[in-house]
Amino acid sequence: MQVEGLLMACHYYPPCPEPARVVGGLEHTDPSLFTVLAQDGVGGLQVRLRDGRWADVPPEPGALLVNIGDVLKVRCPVVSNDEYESVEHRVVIKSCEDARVSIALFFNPAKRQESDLFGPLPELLTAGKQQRYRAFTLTEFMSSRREHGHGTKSIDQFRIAHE
Ligand SMILES: O=C(O)CCC(=O)C(=O)O
Ligand SMILES: [Fe+2]
Repeated sequence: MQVEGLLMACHYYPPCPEPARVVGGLEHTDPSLFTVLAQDGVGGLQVRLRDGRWADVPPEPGALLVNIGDVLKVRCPVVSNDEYESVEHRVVIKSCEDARVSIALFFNPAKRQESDLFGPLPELLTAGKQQRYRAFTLTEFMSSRREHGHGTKSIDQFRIAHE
């Protein structure tokens, strides 16, 4: 389903007799502004910590998870000054018996013309805050993801090198 930038993805992860030998969902960051995720009680979602280790995100009944996506990280220098990140996440299979279901709602920019540029919002680039990313179009961003993968490397292509 896609409605002006809103995209819903429903995931079904079948149970597996040998969970340790399969991948549920490969590691990636979301290309959205932000994502709202509902997961059932089976578990399996993991996020990568700053030290590189993977940590479980245990399901909380009734809770929705909000993930910062790559576009918001770039757009708002307030939250991208290495304080908040578009976190890398993946799904591992936890159960031999239970299938897992999750629903992700991606809030994407609706504007996708070549004239629509996504860079740090000028009003948020306050004094002393360096611009970390150059502006890009969504076409550029998505082709960078195809070329460099769905991890953090694709957004790094737009990073401005500061001495
Ligand atoms: O199934 C999940 O919990 C995660 C799904 C996900 O990361 C995604 O759709 O981008
Ligand atoms: Fe994701």
